Amino acid sequence: MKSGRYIGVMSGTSLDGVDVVLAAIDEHIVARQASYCHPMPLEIRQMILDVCQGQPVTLSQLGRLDTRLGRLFSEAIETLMQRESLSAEDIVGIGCHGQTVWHEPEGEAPFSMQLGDNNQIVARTGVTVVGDFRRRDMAIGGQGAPLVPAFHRAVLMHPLERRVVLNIGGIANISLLFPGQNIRGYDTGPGNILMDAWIWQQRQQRFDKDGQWAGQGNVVPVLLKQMLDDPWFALPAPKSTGREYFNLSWIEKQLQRFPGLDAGDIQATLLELTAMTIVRQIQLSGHCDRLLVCGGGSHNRLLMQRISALMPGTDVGKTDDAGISSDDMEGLAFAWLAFRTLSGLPGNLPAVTGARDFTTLGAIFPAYAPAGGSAVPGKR
Ligand SMILES: Nc1ncnc2c1ncn2[C@@H]1O[C@H](COP(=O)(O)OP(=O)(O)OP(=O)(O)O)[C@@H](O)[C@H]1O
Ligand SMILES: CC(=O)N[C@H]1[C@@H]2OC[C@@H](O2)[C@@H](O)[C@@H]1O[C@H](C)C(=O)O
Repeated sequence: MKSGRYIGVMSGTSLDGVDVVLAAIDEHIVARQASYCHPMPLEIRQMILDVCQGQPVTLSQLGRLDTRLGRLFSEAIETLMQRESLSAEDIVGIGCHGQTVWHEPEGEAPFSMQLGDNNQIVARTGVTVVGDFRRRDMAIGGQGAPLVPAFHRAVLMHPLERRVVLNIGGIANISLLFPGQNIRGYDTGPGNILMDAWIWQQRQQRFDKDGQWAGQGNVVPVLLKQMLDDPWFALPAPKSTGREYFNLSWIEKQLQRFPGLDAGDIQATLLELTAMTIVRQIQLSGHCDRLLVCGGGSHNRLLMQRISALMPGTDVGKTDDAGISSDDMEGLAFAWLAFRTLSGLPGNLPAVTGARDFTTLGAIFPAYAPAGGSAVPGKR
């Protein structure tokens, strides 16, 4: 086993920042030691938005973004390492998810594309990096997502309680942790992504803090019904999605039949849609004793209230209540997945992704470590 300290790096669909987490990991324990959220510069955020919603894109654009993101992730990692007074020798490996710019798990040639050149990270930090986590699972018939349910099982499974872990990032995904059953998990659709897109377009705010704007509006039932009828929601699992499907154009298409609606009422409707699509999917699987929520959406007070109200009989709270920081969950998961890969252990769950088998995940970018020398050229 490659036990020791790992760093996990996650930049998700919300494009709000790069989450970096330090954890001590062995076969039995994942102990979070520190974390840091590195700001996402507006220019890079725009470069991502310019390529990830179906626009025509040049290879030069993609290549430059790959390098810029590799540098950005390196800066984020270096900041955490400096804050914690860590050198390359203290870290066994870095698990870097990369920035998803396109996810197409179905069709004749399925793929998932994450950018952020891992060579940049090894060269800058001198630490072995594991990246490109999704495509091995896809190569054996899986969706390549979600990957966190395996981690949720490892750290949050309970012998008696029927638990569901819900991540509300840009996209929302659930892990069904039911004793005596195969773990299942899949994306339920929009997390914060539609609410973020709408408030950005209407008010130039990055997100609707605590759902305050949505709380001032009224849900529009006919619009809600039409949105709920989107065929994606009725697809059977395994399923995964992203910004290429749920985005501002999706909202604009929904609004075509309803011109002149109040913008605040639309935000209220998007929040209700998010809560309902999450809850409906959980309820499809029978009773849930405890819902543990993580991701940025767990801070949205109104969204949490709506989810709770739609699930009478379920104890709804954050994963923090069960010992895992809701803000660090995904970073921890990729640190843990790097540990699995470097230890030669599988990282996927076929019952979740639909892959034909278990497999180790990712590509390893090994640190240059000359005998008796430094892993970072130029450093002693
Ligand atoms: N106080 C708050 N009120 C409302 N929304 C919030 C609050 N705090 C965070 N958020 C939401 O959380 C989002 C960030 O969530 P998170 O960091 O989990 O996303 P991500 O990692 O990009 O997602 P993904 O799981 O899709 O990869 C913000 O864009 C915002 O919408
Ligand atoms: C393709 C991709 O990047 N998917 C993300 C996204 O963000 C949430 C949801 O959609 C989930 O499927 C996944 O991320 C987490 C980390 C996962 O793989 O479990």
